[in-house]
Amino acid sequence: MSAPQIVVHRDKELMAEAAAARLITKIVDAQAARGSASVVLTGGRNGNGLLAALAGAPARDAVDWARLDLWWGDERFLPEGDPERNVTQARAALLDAVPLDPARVHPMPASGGVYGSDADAAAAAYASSLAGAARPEDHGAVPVFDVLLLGVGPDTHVASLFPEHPGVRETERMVVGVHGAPKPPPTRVSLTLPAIRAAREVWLLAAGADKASAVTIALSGAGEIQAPAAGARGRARTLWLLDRAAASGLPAQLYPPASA
Ligand SMILES: O=C1O[C@H](COP(=O)(O)O)[C@@H](O)[C@H](O)[C@H]1O
Repeated sequence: MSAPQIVVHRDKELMAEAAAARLITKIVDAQAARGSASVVLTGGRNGNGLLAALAGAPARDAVDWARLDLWWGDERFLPEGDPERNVTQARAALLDAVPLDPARVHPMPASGGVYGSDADAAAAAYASSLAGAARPEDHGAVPVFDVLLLGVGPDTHVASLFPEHPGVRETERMVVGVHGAPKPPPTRVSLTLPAIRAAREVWLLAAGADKASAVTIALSGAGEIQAPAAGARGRARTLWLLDRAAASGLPAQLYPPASA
């Protein structure tokens, strides 16, 4: 697993624009190298901010949207179309505006319908979809995602893995149902740390003063059970994309002054 690298931007708008530009480059490079690209999306303010910046970036036309697989790191287990679902928000921010192949868009299941209120069954179904998409060369139960995006909550949660909760302790399953989450809604579906660590690159996004303590804790040697963000690492790269407010508790020697 890779060691964290930190990039600090002046504010959250610049952070979102820079992250969007970086993501476009990464998708284009992956499509050139492997024929297609795969990205895992996150919910939350910073994840949606990145998608909105991507929607507004002229360079978005460089992406071959039909050769992009989209997965989700977590979902609020709510009915299809609920405005609080991460996929609903991602569609509004970007997905409805670009020519994706619908067969390559893989939202996590909603509540109701086939799964009713059974988030564990929904998680197992998503794990099967991931396993089905893994190529032989991926050597695992999930594809080697090109980029996996994660928002960081003020309590250091990533995806729907909360401090000291059962989901963050999971070592076998790739996807779990989350019950009694401290942030509403209480029932969720989430990738686990083993699934997150299968990604080639993991990018953690945090902007705003309310994230400063979480960022400081996660980057100061905390354990992943107490601070799930500390356990989110990519195989080749772990990138923390911050704004100055979120980075305000970090010793400046942790990141290059040029990035501030
Ligand atoms: O509920 C969630 O929260 C986190 C963080 O969101 P933020 O608004 O504090 O940035 C998000 O990453 C996760 O996907 C989402 O379900």
